[in-house]
Amino acid sequence: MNPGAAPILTCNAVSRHFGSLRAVDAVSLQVAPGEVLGIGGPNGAGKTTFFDVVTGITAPSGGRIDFMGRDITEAGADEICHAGIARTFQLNAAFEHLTVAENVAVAAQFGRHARRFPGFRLSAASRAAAAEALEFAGLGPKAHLRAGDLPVLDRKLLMIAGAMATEPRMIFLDEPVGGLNSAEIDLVQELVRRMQARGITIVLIEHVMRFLLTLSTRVLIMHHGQIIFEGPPDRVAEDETVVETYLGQGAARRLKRHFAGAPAHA
Ligand SMILES: Nc1ncnc2c1ncn2[C@@H]1O[C@H](COP(=O)(O)OP(=O)(O)OP(=O)(O)O)[C@@H](O)[C@H]1O
Repeated sequence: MNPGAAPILTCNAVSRHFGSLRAVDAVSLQVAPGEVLGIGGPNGAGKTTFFDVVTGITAPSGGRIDFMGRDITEAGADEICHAGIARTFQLNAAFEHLTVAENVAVAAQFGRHARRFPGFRLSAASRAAAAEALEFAGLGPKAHLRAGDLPVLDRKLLMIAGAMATEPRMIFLDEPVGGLNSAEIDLVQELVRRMQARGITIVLIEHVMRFLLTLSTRVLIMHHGQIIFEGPPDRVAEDETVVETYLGQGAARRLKRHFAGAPAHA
């Protein structure tokens, strides 16, 4: 990462209101190219809604979003994907009746470029991108299985493969290890490191603090739609507001031990 580089993403006073609820309340932040920005915070803090606004799933109520120097505030999800932002979802998002390979091929074909003749024929470039993404996520041997029949880990990997098939510059991962066991978490952690090594800028939401704090180069904690903490991972458990509103004393103690060199299991 080059800390002096122009931001790849800039959000300026971005809001999303649902009636009187300010799910995202004037969030301003910049993401530098190559960063892994981790976002934590209690349930209902507005993390997923923030992802939804940036990735064009839902329109912002206010504010402005720039990606690689382009204003994407009003852009739709397809345009934002074509511009180079991919994402995964907290809950399974796949065509249940298609195979793993078919799901990733759809992502490669429709996620990379706007199509003049949608569905006309899978291009050689899309086939290559899909094959590479399957290989990246380690799903090659499961390519023929139906998405709906996959266990939890493979469903998460399928979303990652689909996102990678769009050949993104930036990827948003929404709870990529929620519901996974320790070995599975390590596997996804390794994948995220490989994404970062490819120069992809990463923003991830996660409640599993070991994962969040190990991977992130910078951490944001949200609460009631606002950023209540921003700083390096080893400072999160030191912040009194974060401990009170989110971590609790027990988790904070474990995390402090972790950063002092002992295992955390938080
Ligand atoms: N479509 C919607 N209509 C109305 N309220 C919504 C909608 N989507 C989200 N909300 C509300 O906005 C708030 C923020 O929700 P959001 O899912 O963004 O939180 P979160 O931080 O991602 O939580 P979690 O960690 O549980 O996933 C919550 O109060 C939620 O109920």
